[in-house]
Amino acid sequence: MKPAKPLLTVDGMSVRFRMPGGRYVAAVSDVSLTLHPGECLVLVGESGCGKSVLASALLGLLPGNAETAGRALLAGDAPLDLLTASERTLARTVRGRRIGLVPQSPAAHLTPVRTVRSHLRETVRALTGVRGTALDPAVEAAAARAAFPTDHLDRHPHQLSGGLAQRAATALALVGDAPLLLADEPTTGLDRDLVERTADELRRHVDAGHALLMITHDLAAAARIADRVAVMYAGRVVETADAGPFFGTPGPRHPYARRLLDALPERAFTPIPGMPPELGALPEGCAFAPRCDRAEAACTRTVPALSAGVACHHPLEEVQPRAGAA
Ligand SMILES: Nc1ncnc2c1ncn2[C@@H]1O[C@H](COP(=O)(O)OP(=O)(O)OP(=O)(O)O)[C@@H](O)[C@H]1O
Repeated sequence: MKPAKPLLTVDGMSVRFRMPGGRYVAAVSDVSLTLHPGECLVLVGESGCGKSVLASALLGLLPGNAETAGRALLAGDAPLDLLTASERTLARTVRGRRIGLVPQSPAAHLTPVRTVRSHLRETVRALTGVRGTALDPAVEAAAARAAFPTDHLDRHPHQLSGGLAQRAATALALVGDAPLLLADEPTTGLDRDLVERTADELRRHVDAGHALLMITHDLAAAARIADRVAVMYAGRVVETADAGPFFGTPGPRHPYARRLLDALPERAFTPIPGMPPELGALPEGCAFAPRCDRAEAACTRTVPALSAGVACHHPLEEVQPRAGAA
């Protein structure tokens, strides 16, 4: 049974970038999501659809030319709107403590000249206040939480395999025992076996009560770990669904989400024709309409609202024959 109260409530969040000449790039448009403790929500979508911008907004790490609207409420003893909180509050009380970041390319996230032990000592000291003789046992306990082997603690990042670098980064993300974990493409560049192990390890932290927002374009990893899925297209969430029916039967209801699954090699392996639109020059109406074989006149006029989990004027209601299937 999931707790009634969400840990994170994103409500009508938009992020746009001011560009030279007064132009705007609408990277995230009117996104609403909820995430509960002990739940994994996976945000999927093609490259450039706004997933990482959404994550940066939640962490207060947007560049200076970004403008935000809406709210992103983080529940807890001191409820907070992440979009309006000061940099001081975010740095002192949120990043690492209330939101742990499992980064993209962990090897690049770690400082090359420092050992894993040195990274962990600094983070444990900063986030837990543990010092002196208690520090080494605390570092080893932190490593163990992410299944990082203690006999590798004195290695530098370049001496680690991709999987161990990922575990080191996860160990760092878990030090502050943050109730919300944010994993941005944690499986990028890993081979399939390692993708599965990383997904399974992250899942263990969810089962231990953390809320996990995972951002990925890897649908196989998403299917392995997600409780719920949110599909983004051109900055908008176009479908939210429970993972079981989404990846199984009846399948996605938004034509884009359906085609995204059909593009997988283990499914119909049929690529989606065309390209996503430029976020600085979005078409009127549904941004997927130019690529959609179900589009009609209304689709090119009005942006469909997210209603009953799908933002489409003509959602799929029934199990449809897969594109490309005989
Ligand atoms: N500082 C910025 N100024 C202007 N546009 C930006 C800025 N940062 C990101 N964007 C634009 O926002 C859009 C969304 O980018 P984002 O990185 O969130 O996509 P993504 O879905 O995470 O893709 P990927 O999987 O490739 O990381 C892109 O079109 C990008 O060009």
